Amino acid sequence: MRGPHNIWRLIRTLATLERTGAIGVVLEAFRAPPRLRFVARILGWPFKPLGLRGDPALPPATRALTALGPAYIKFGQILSTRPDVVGDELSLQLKYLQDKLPPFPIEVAKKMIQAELDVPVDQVFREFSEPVAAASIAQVHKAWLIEDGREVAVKVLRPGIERAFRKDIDAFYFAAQAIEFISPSSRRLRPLEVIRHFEGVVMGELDFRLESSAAAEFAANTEGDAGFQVPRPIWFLSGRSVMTLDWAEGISLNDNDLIDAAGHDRKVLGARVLQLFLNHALRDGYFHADMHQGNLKVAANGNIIAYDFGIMGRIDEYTRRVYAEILFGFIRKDYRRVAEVHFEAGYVPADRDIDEFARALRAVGEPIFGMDASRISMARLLAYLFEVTERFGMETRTELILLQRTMVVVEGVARGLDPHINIWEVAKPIVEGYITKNIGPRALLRDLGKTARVLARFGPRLPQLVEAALIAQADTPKTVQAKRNWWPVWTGLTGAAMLAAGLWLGQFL
Ligand SMILES: Nc1ncnc2c1ncn2[C@@H]1O[C@H](COP(=O)(O)OP(=O)(O)OP(=O)(O)O)[C@@H](O)[C@H]1O
Repeated sequence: MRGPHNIWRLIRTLATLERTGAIGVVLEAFRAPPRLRFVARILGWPFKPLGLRGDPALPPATRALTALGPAYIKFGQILSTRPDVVGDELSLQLKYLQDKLPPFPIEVAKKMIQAELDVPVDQVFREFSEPVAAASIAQVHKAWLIEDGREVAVKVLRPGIERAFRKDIDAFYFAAQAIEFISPSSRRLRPLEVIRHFEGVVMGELDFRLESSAAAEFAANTEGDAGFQVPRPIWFLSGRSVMTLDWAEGISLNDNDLIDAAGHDRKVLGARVLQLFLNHALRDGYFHADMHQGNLKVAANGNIIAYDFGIMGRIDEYTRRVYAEILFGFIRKDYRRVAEVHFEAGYVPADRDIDEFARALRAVGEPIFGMDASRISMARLLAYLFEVTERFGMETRTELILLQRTMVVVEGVARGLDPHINIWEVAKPIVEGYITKNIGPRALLRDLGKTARVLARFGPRLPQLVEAALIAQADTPKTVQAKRNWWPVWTGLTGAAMLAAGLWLGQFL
């Protein structure tokens, strides 16, 4: 990891930041300590007279990262979703990050495909187009299968990208270590951890098998969603560096004029984008976490199509239920209940004052609900909520931050389509529908039914299990034994009671 090449890379980066005018924004965003600012400016300064680099139309941070190359662009994209780390100003500048890069030649793409699939391109594809899109990691071609004439999209990884990323990531680690060395107080920014997070996300994106399986899982989950479509991967033509999907054509969701001209109702589309996202997050616990306009299109039949499954979010069932109750509490402005749910779930330590917490939650909810209906934002509500819960001792959870960040983006897409959308009204039926299905008497019955089925599997073995537990404890020292005496008896009795209750209740399901 160490070595002169990394020192040189670090200096080159600082020089580019200096020449693009981004250095100030970056140091400010990370609230860099004075010593670090000093060293960074000294190292980059000699390059300043070389003049401005990059496209002057772009904001400085965007300009800098675009000039530095793919790994930096990706790093910027990921950081743009973490204003909790980089602050709002830099996060906003990074949003403009364009990753449209020059395509690589079609012949290179064909060679990569042959190497990956072990079959010449002409033997599987009847036609193979010039690239239709080129981004930082891959480019996409349109093709037709010889087998059945089907139209497909073939996504091919940029050649050598893995090695290039590896080198840049090594340099990032080096920089993170250097930062910690120069200024120990910068450890609170956890630079090494940020790089590790980045490495995990990016290395995952460089393996298309992961993206293919994400696409397949997402497509299966959303099969019944009206007005939504996910291109399915074609496994026998996909691998680590190549991904083949059903072709899905549409108008990009950022082109309102074209959408209008095609006769689509933008109000309907806006509401649908939001409801789809909420359903994926709540119902499936698996959501597209990069739902910006560039990754969404509307098909001729009005279906919304999603692309690019490199970043997906997952939320377990328990957390989903807790958050549905929290949102529901907010909907009814029952702040005391919202506070209780946090305590019941063990999210907020039990020694905190529940009334004070409820008052803090009221201060989160009231200003938001007091707004003009068309300005209410669930994303903002969640952001404020996380601030308060953190103050009350709840640990930050990355999957919830990802959810909140995606919600910001999804609300932006929905508002872009329908500037007057009432986010809360559109979201309400989805949250309420989930609550009725998953919390309350019917859900309790279903859960008990499930428990009973699990326990029933142990039914015939229950006597042996109890006996084994009793024998095992014969070897245990006396003091521990006293404590454990109740355990097998309790397990057996509870198990039997739940089994009976579950079986009885199960008949009503
Ligand atoms: N199945 C498909 N059918 C038709 N077009 C597709 C398909 N998949 C991708 N494309 C086109 O290629 C573009 C880029 O695809 P995708 O977003 O998956 O690539 P990417 O390299 O991850 O890009 P980025 O990182 O910029 O989002 C899409 O916006 C879309 O226009």
